[in-house]
Amino acid sequence: MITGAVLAGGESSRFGRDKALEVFHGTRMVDRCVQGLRALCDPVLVVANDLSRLLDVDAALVRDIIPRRGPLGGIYTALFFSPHPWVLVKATDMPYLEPALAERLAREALQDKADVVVPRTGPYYEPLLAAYHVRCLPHVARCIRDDKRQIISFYGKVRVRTLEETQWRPLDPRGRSFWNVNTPEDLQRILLEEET
Ligand SMILES: Nc1nc2c(ncn2[C@@H]2O[C@H](COP(=O)(O)OP(=O)(O)OP(=O)(O)O)[C@@H](O)[C@H]2O)c(=O)[nH]1
Repeated sequence: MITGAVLAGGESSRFGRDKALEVFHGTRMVDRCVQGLRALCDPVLVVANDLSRLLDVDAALVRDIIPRRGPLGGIYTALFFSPHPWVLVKATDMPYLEPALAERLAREALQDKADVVVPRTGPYYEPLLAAYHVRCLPHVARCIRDDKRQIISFYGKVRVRTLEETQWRPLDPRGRSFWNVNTPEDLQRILLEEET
C-alpha cells in the first residue's frame, strides 16, 4: 500500500494562472495527476495551501502545514498525513505519468531498502516524481526550518535509491513523465512535441 500525493500548492507566477486548474486534453492538470496515481495509490492526497479552488477534485484535500515553502513544504505535509509509510509524490504541473514507470517506483519503494526512490536523468534527480518514506520527515522538517528550498537538500541525510536513465527509459522512452509546465509556452511546446 502506498499513498499518492499531488503537489498543487504553487503560486504559478510564471504561468500567470493556476497550473493545477489548467485544462490539458480536456482534463484539468490536477485531475490528470489524481487519475494517474489512483491506479496504484490509495489514498491519493492533493496538497495545497488554498484548497477552496480544489473542492471538486476527487481526492483527499490536505492543507500545507507550513505554507509557502515550495514543493518541499508539500512533501512534508504529504508525509505527515500519509496513512502509509511510503508516498509517491507527483507535481501537478507534470501532465503525464507513464504507468509502468510509476509502478516501478512504487515497487522499488515497497522493497524498503531506501528512504527515497528517485529517477535520475543524466546527473539530475527528478524529485517531483519520486517516492519518499516517512523516515524523511525530520530531515525535510530541518530543511524547511533552515529555509532550504531545494527538494534534494535533504538527500545527503537519507538513503537514496536512484532509478537511472538506463532503467527508466525502457518504461518511458520519451521521458514524458518528467515534462513539466512552468509557462504557457511550455504547454505549447508539449503539444507540439506530441505531434512529432
Ligand atoms: N503543496 C504545495 N505545493 C507546492 C508549493 N509550491 C510549489 N508547489 C508545487 O510544486 C510543483 C513545482 O512548483 P514550481 O513550478 O517550482 O513552483 P510554482 O509555484 O508552481 O510556479 P512558479 O510560481 O512559477 O515558480 C508544482 O506542482 C507546485 O504546485 C507549496 O508551497 N505547497
